Amino acid sequence: SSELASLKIRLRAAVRQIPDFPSKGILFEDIMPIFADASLHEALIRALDLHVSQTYGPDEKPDVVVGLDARGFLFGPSLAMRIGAGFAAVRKQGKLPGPCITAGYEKEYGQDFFQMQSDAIKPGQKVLVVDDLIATGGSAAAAGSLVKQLGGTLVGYVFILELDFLKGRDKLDAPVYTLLSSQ
Ligand SMILES: O=P(O)(O)OC[C@H]1O[C@H](OP(=O)(O)OP(=O)(O)O)[C@H](O)[C@@H]1O
Ligand SMILES: Nc1ncnc2[nH]cnc12
Ligand SMILES: [Mg+2]
Repeated sequence: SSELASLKIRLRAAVRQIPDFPSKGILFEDIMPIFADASLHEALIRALDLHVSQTYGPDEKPDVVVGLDARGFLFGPSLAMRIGAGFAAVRKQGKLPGPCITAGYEKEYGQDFFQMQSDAIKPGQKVLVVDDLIATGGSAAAAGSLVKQLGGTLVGYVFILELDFLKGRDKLDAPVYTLLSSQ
């Protein structure tokens, strides 16, 4: 829609690119300016809400939005509330109380672990996974595996940005939507 197109232009202009952070050769996509401005923050949630309503019919609407620790927590809960879904957290290991399930994933140096609480998703619930950015896809693939371990139906992934050259989406087995074009 033309509304979505103009929201995207405003949001793209707000993302800052920082060379050589956190290490030399990395061009870091900084999304924090979006949240510094209430009207851009609203534009982000509106744009993602439009994507969800244009993509999922009344019977396919996500029941749960799953956000990834930490930057997926910046907008996952507000998107969930906007679309009338619950929110569940994927956290780095050791942060969640009670029974949890765990999935390992590859990072630039070595492995890390993600967890979800075992009751965060009920079997058969439709789940949308959200994060700020997909790079290698390792984080998102681990989150998807946790959702499936809990019996959730993965209906898609949503990112603000994608590092296309890393082909992270090839690691994911549900439809992938990226709001803004990027590196
Ligand atoms: O596709 P990948 O190669 O897995 O990389 C993408 C992930 O990397 C960043 O998170 P990071 O864990 O660096 O930090 P955060 O806690 O600030 O979200 C980013 O927010 C994504 O979650
Ligand atoms: N280039 C990048 N910018 C921001 N977050 C990232 N996570 C992994 N690569 C990134
Ligand atoms: Mg992250």
